[in-house]
Amino acid sequence: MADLPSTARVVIIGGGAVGCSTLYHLTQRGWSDVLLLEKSELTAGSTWHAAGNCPTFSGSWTVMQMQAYSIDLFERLGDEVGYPINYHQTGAVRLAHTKERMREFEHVADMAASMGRQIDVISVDQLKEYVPQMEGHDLVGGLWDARDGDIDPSQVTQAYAKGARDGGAKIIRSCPVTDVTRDGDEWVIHTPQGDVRCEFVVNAAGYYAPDIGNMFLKHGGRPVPQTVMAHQYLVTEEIEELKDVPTMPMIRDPDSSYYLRQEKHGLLLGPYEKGGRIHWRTEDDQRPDDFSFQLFPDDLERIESYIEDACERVPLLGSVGLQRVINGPIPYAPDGLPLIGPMPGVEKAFEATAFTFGIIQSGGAGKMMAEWIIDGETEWDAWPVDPRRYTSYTDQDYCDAKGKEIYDNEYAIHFAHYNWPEGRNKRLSSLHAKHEAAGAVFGVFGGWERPVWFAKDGDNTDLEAAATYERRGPWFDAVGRECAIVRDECGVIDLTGLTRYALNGPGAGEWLETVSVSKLPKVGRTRLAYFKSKNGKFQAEMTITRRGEDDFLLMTAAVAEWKDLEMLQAAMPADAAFTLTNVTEDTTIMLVTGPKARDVVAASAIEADLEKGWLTHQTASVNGVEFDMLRVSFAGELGWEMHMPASAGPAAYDSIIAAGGKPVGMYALDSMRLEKGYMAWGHELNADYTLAELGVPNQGEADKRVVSLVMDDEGDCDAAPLSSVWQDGKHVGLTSSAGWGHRTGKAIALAMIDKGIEGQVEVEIFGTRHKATIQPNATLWDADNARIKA
Ligand SMILES: NCCCC(=O)O
Repeated sequence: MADLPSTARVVIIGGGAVGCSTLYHLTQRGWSDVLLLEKSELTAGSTWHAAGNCPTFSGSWTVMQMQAYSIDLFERLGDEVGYPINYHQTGAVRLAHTKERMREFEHVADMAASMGRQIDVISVDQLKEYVPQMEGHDLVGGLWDARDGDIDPSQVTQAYAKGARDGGAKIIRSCPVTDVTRDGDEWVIHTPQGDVRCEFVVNAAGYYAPDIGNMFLKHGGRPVPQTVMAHQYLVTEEIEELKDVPTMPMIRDPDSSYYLRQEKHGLLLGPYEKGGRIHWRTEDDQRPDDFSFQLFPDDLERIESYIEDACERVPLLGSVGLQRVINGPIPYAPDGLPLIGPMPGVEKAFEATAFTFGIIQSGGAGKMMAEWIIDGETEWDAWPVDPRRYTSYTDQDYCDAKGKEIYDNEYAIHFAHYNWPEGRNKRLSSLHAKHEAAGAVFGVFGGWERPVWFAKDGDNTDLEAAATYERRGPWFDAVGRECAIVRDECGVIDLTGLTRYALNGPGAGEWLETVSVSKLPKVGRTRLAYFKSKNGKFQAEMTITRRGEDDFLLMTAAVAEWKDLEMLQAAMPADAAFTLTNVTEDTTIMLVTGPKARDVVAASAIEADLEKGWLTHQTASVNGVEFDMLRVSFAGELGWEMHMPASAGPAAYDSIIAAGGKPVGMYALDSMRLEKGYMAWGHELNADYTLAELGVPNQGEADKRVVSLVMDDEGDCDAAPLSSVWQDGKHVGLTSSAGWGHRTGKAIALAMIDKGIEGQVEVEIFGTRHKATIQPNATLWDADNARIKA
């Protein structure tokens, strides 16, 4: 066995596919002083028993990039490192039972095309041609991915390991990590074989990642947000009819919730069953000390109905007996996407864990991890998989509830207006009970419950009614009513949970000026400011309010709470005389907006100077309690954002409602911000774009720009984010958000469009190109801001 080195630049903990890929990618970037520690053998844990399927398909642009990259890599990896890998590109079909499923396929195929990949939407007849073994009479259509297939999980892991070793990396097996301590600028990784000092450490320990994560609690870390689900697949005996014929392409039936593929001359069936089983959470189900190459007992009863369904689909499946059942542990993050990136709260420590599709994501994940470590940023927008997307509300109950929810719904369509029911009520505004009484339907924003619309008697609030891509879902008329309130009267929108940081003390302003690319506001004023990465990419947008010369309130999106805080903290000088504090909790934030807002606030319990102009700050008061009040409105109407201690919120709210304010939800706010052309976090504002592309002043020339589109051909559905935009048959851009503008009566989309493109374009919405016109001015409502300045 190799000797444990006493130092390494990077130590990776965990020798599964992702850990080994990270090691390989570091060596590919020229970092050879890198070490991987595996407590057992390579592939132990979840890698060795993975089904090894290789889809490109994903609803996430970033994840699709990762998976497509892995496919490119798998095609060459074996030859490149001289380690044969059993990789079969059999092609794969997905089956659609419904119109909405076909729309999902159309959209993902369009996303793939925009990425330069090909996935084809196909008819039932074509499905039958690709998979003659399959019954298809009940289907609506399907999808074909020629590059999908399967790979041997152990071999690909060994191939990464060989490539890494050839590049100078070291791998030490049977070497569990027992603790992690800090000595000056170094991490000290403790093992029974001795200590290793390193600069960077990566937790890639799969379902052991929480154990490793707990070793970082004393260094400012938090428990790793994941749970362990049992996933079963079964492999049949050999089937005569599969011999001497081309390999059957993989079948995924997302509506029936399983995958089915050929494995040698048998079939392999993997259902994601409702009632999925969480493991290692109860007294009578404790994780054994060593589960490295073990499985859970078979539990076929749980998946019986799925087996029957699959046997009807492919009768050959029922023609032979079972050869083996694999029931193994798979770690799940609450949204089913992996955790790849900086470990929250801990410097120079990273996470690459909670992979539910770990084999196909391993290539892309290794590349991203290497980039995080070496470059401090990634080529692809890393936010969808950033560990910091889960903040303080993410306790184990939440992880279990959400992990099970996502497992039970592994192939579900993620509709924009469908607010998933598990893991709710983690963070509540002081106004929550009042919203409930007023008929609120809630959505979640960084763990905070906020009303998205208010239902009246007769409105359909059934969750399943929101499972649609159609524009005119049950919320539509209510959103129209609420936009009319803001247009004509005074709406009250609960924005509690907007992230707030207090920055104050000598030198705060001077420092902030160096960190942001934007000019700071003068004292008593507020303005937007942008932050960029080393490569000029979007990093953050904050509303900065200057309460005093060196006294700032910084605000960012609810979900960005930890990420943006760490960005600022990382830039702070060690000897700073100023402080930066997260003051998000215990604050209630209301946007009171509409042409009657001044009269309403004047008649309420709020005491403030209502003549102060747009983009000003003042310290107002309510019932003797002082609070920050900003003259801003993301809805684009006269309005004030009020940030008050939570204890003062309910009485202030009651007085505003009594004075004529009316409750309005987030869907209405989103409709109105689209009409104003305001960019939103995670849509326009994402790290796939540079600040120059986002139109931030003084950031140089860009080849793209954000535009507002009005749909000349409205259709029944708004464009999903990342729908392609065309002109004269040429791909010219991608949408970032879309919706109905209730004040303007127009279907609107914001899109990132190639430079020089003007006039009429087409937007591909679920397979059909719809005419749209690029607007000369991104602001479609109150272009000169007369209303907001009123
Ligand atoms: N997590 C196993 C792969 C599932 C699928 O191929 O869809």
